[in-house]
Amino acid sequence: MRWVRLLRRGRTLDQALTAAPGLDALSPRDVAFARLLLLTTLRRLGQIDAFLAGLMDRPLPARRGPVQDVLGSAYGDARCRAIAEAHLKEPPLDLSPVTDTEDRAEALCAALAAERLPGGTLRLRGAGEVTRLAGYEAGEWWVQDAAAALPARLFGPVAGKQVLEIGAAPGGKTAQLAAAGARVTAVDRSAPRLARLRENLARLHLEAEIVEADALDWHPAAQAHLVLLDAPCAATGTIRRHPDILHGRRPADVARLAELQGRLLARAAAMVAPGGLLVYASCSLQPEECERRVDAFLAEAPDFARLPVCPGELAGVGEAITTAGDLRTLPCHWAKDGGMDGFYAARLRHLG
Ligand SMILES: C[S@@+](CC[C@H](N)C(=O)[O-])C[C@H]1O[C@@H](n2cnc3c(N)ncnc32)[C@H](O)[C@@H]1O
Repeated sequence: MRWVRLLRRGRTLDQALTAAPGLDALSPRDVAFARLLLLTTLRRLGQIDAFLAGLMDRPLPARRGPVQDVLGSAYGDARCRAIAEAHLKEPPLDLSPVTDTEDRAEALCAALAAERLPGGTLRLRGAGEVTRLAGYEAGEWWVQDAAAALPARLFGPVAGKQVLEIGAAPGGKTAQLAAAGARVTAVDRSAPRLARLRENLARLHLEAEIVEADALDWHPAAQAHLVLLDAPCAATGTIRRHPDILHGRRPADVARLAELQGRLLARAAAMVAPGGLLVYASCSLQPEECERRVDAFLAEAPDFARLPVCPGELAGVGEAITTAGDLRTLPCHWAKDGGMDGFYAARLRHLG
């Protein structure tokens, strides 16, 4: 299959679609249909292969993705099966509202026919074209999975506080922090992704200081008390939204990203003022990019320690707090209610 070959050469589905000849001649409705068809095929490729294999005299060549292999060693059979089942379901659309007033959030929830989740996320099923939904033009919400909204909450109330976010584009967490009243400095090295961040903030009527820089050699004017590193990662926690990841990622990608995350974590730590907090976040399911990354950092940084997340600190996700006090959501959490992306976050304190 041509699409899978493209993905295996390291392209994402979005990149492959952008390069697809003739796609721009289609109506937005037809493009959306083509996209849905591809997403569903990628999500169900294992089952399609199994079905075809049953009709053939000779077995198909093995197409088991390396990411699947890596997950099976990391989580054990039962949990891996639950994650795989969650990956087969089309995920709901999650929105984060800009407003923090109860009345407006309720009104928005009603206008969108959404369900309001613990933490305030608005969840819609079968939502259709995002830009046509109530409140889009007025900038009343942005798209953000319920799990992606959790790491920034580990700072507690941020109104009036300065937050430095490393790896900020396209701006989901920048918007969340700015909407909560923080003064955000949003750093990212990707100009195209920062252009999307600017567009998103403009639509939402939110502001942030935006810095286009490689965090590995960028130095802030002063250390910050709150630093969020939303690390570039293999994104295996978002497979249910981006099933192309299953077919495009290689173990070598995880190793390369883990090495980069280690360097970014050390740089981000140097930006934290004594007594301040550093939240390390990743939308990967791979331990190498998550708890092992943080453990390796702490082993070499005696001036930092985990500030464990307490059960009950984040509404509705008690099952996602590890014994070490990190946040570890899985696609199979909230399974009956539409699931959530796999996200990891650790909260670290600079001991001063
Ligand atoms: C997980 S994404 C960030 C998602 C974003 N925080 C959000 O909530 O919408 C990671 C980001 O890190 C950026 N990045 C990767 N390496 C970087 C570096 N060395 N310096 C700064 N940004 C980097 C990528 O361009 C990417 O936008």
